[in-house]
Amino acid sequence: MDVHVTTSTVRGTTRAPPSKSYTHRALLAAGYSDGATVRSPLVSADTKATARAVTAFGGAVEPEAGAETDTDDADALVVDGFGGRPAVPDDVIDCANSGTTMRLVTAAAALADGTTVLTGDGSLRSRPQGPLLEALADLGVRAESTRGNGQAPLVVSGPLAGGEVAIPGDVSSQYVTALLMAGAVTDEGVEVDLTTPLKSAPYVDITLELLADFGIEATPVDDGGDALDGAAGAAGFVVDGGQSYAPADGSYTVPGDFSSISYLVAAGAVAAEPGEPVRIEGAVPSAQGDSAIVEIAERMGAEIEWDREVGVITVRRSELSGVEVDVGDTPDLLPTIAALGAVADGDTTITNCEHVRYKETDRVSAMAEELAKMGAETTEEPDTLTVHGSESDLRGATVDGRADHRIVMSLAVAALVAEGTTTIHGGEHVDVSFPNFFDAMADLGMAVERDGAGE
Ligand SMILES: O=C(O)C1=C[C@@H](OP(=O)(O)O)[C@@H](O)[C@H](O)C1
Ligand SMILES: C=C(OP(=O)(O)O)C(=O)O
Repeated sequence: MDVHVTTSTVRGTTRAPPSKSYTHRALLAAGYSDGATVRSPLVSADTKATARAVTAFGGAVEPEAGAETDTDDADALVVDGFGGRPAVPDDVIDCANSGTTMRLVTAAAALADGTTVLTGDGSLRSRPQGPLLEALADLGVRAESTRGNGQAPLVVSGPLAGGEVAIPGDVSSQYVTALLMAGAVTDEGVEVDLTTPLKSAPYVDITLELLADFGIEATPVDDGGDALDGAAGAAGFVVDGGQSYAPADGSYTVPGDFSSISYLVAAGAVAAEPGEPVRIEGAVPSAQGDSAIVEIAERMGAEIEWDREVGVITVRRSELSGVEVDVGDTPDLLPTIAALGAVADGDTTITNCEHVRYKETDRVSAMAEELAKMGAETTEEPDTLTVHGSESDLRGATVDGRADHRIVMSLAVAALVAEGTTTIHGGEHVDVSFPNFFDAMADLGMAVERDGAGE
């Protein structure tokens, strides 16, 4: 679907969608339990893939009785769990476009007493799974890539008993999340030793927070084996086996998504109607590293307030200046920051971003090349992206969203201030994390037209 965005201003109140990361984990944790209700879930293409996997393992995911009957718009999902022992699936598990699903479900599949096959779309079949496969193989499980290239399709045959394993921390934190979530229901528990420092560490903090809410204890440790408060700087992680997943009152409520909030913040910072704010509800603090978007926008000069008690962010438009941002902890913010940098004065330098190349697409190249089509000057190095805001004169162009939700949404933000109309290919991919993104933006005032049946 092509989306056409014409220069426009935004104002008014909108609500953040629920967190994709928490929803994935909550659905799978509920699957590991004897059953639990997940309230305010994100219902999107990616989280539906995790729900499918829970079902394939012998669980069930249904909208709460009396609530919406359509899982596309559920207030709560009732998960019937498989009680820590996934059944061998009847069919291949299709993880679609979702890296989180593939990594978390690969480790879950290792618990089953039999063989599971996992696949995904073309993007997911090109992303790295090798370190997780090797870790599971080291733990005694058959875990292979059918093409022998460390990429899906994957074949996993359990059962996994647990043990100690080494894994790199700089490819994907999702490997650690996967091993901890599965490790809690093994017989022996799992100890994960990092061979390289952990990137995307806040995502492991999200995991630890959610595990605690489901009654599971997992601990980050330093190189002496002493417990740490969080995942940052950890040398490894320990989770005892034989634990049972069970949230305190039988249910778990998903907080708002700060990666999604980043587009709303950026839209307000570059295109709010003079004197008028954009208000974002549902911005309650959690372990999400991507809440750093508030501090980053502020550093760039945005007029922004975050009432953490009420969970509301208010942002007004102001002149922005380039800044340097290390995205080691916050890879998903790179496209948003690049779009902000294209509007700001001076250089915006995004460092520590090599791992952002392993996402739905190589997002470093994608933003460098697509913003350039809109008139931005960009310099791409292996681990750094610089957007030369002062040299950039944004104008409408035809750009490719690279079948990547975050590229589409970030280009749409830049299009708000580009002169004329920007056509973005692949607008439908927002359904991965923020299905009503263009409706929400249109409500705020974005001039947007969508091609294609039913859109
Ligand atoms: O665990 C998660 O929910 C995620 C972890 C991050 O991936 P990496 O750990 O692969 O960097 C992030 O980019 C992804 O969008 C979601
Ligand atoms: C990289 C992302 O997700 P995943 O790894 O689950 O595909 C994302 O949402 O930006």
